[in-house]
Amino acid sequence: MTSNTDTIFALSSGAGRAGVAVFRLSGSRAIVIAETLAGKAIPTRQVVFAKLRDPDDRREIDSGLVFTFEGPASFSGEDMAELQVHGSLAVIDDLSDVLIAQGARPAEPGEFTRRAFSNGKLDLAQAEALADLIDAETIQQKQQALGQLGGRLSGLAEQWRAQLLAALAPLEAAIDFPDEEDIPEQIEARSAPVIAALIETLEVFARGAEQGRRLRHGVSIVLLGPPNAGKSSLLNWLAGSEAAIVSDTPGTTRDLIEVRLDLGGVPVSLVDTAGLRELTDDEIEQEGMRRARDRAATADLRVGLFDGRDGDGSAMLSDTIGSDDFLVANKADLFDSLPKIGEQQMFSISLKTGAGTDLLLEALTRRVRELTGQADEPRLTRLRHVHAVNGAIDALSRAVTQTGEMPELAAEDVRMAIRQLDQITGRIDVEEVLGEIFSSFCIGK
Ligand SMILES: Nc1nc2c(ncn2[C@@H]2O[C@H](COP(=O)(O)OP(=O)(O)OP(=O)(O)O)[C@@H](O)[C@H]2O)c(=O)[nH]1
Ligand SMILES: [K+]
Ligand SMILES: [Mg+2]
Repeated sequence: MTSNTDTIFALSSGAGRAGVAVFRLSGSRAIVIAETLAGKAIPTRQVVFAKLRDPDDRREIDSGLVFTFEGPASFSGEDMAELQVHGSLAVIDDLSDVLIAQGARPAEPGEFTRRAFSNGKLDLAQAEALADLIDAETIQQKQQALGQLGGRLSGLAEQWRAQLLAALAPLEAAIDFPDEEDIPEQIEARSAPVIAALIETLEVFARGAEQGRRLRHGVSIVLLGPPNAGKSSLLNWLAGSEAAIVSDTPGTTRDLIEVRLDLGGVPVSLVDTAGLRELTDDEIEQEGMRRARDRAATADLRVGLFDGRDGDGSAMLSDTIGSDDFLVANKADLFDSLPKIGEQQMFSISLKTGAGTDLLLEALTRRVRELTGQADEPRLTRLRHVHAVNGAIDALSRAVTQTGEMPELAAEDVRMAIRQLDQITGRIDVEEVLGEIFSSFCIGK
């Protein structure tokens, strides 16, 4: 068990050779250690260039920049120091050894942020956002994380909390003064509408959470269609690389082939699948088709691709491709007019000549943005938030039916809803989720 008063350090700039390596220290000895190595006092929040020496034998470790931050005005809320040195493996090893010899210990994943949380520098939703920001691969993900880090979700949770406290006051008055005649009416007039309105708001946010979560994880798109439709060709074109084998042999692709794309700032996982056909004795191909259908069933979007000359090919997609999905006729270089298929919006492309591909890409990008919504709006981004909000909705739905007759029960349910919502910011004891959240951080944050 490690104590919170330990002085911790980490190579925050990440492992490996680089121009500059950034070490951070946090804890009661952070500044003392930095100043000992630098051989001089470092005023707080200033940067000083210094030769860093091993205090035991005065040997030079490296030269670099030293910063200090006196707590609580620091990221973690504790005394902190930062050492920027040359980013070679030898310097990193040498400095790490000296820091350990001086009594600092290597930080665990997320330990700086966990200390910041404990010291009230950021709440739990903001700590999660910091992890998301570090993991962000695309612009939209980054925007969502930055907003949440800036307090967008926390502000919302606090606003809901304030509304519930206001709704609680008349209920508590009814409990404290049960004999006052006009109190039940006051409650009906003052508490019930606030609670009912908040339930509606929370329901909107719970529904919208899917978009925020999708943006964090990435939108999943599955390519489906008969053999030789050009699915692997389409995957390769979208990925800009030869990720999948293309050939004129039907049944070329058997395994699921997944690539990561950035469509309009949204991360996308695009999956190529085995061609679907009715008749085959090949067990491997059958297994491939089963995997294709399974993955398609759980994807956010399906793109059905068929050879535009093949009317049956499109017909066989009708049970897997829904009205929100894409239907694409390929090989437009080989046909003049398309078979007419239902009301489905259809794209016509040629992966050979490139005709129609830009339109398809534009439409896909638009759809992916729809599926992930407004990254700059406050919203729920994790299942943890959704559970909290759903718990609050349940409690408030009970409360709203009891406000008049049983104010005690209603008040208890409102308090329960507040406790549920408090989990979002970590205002209430959430010890069991802390370990999980912070351990997903990288070392040095
Ligand atoms: N003329 C023409 N040929 C194409 C076009 N797109 C793909 N092809 C060819 O069609 C054949 C099949 O392409 P693939 O991408 O392997 O098709 P697939 O749907 O992945 O096939 P399976 O993996 O076997 O299901 C290859 O020979 C491609 O070069 C196109 O737009 N026009
Ligand atoms: K093929
Ligand atoms: Mg293929």
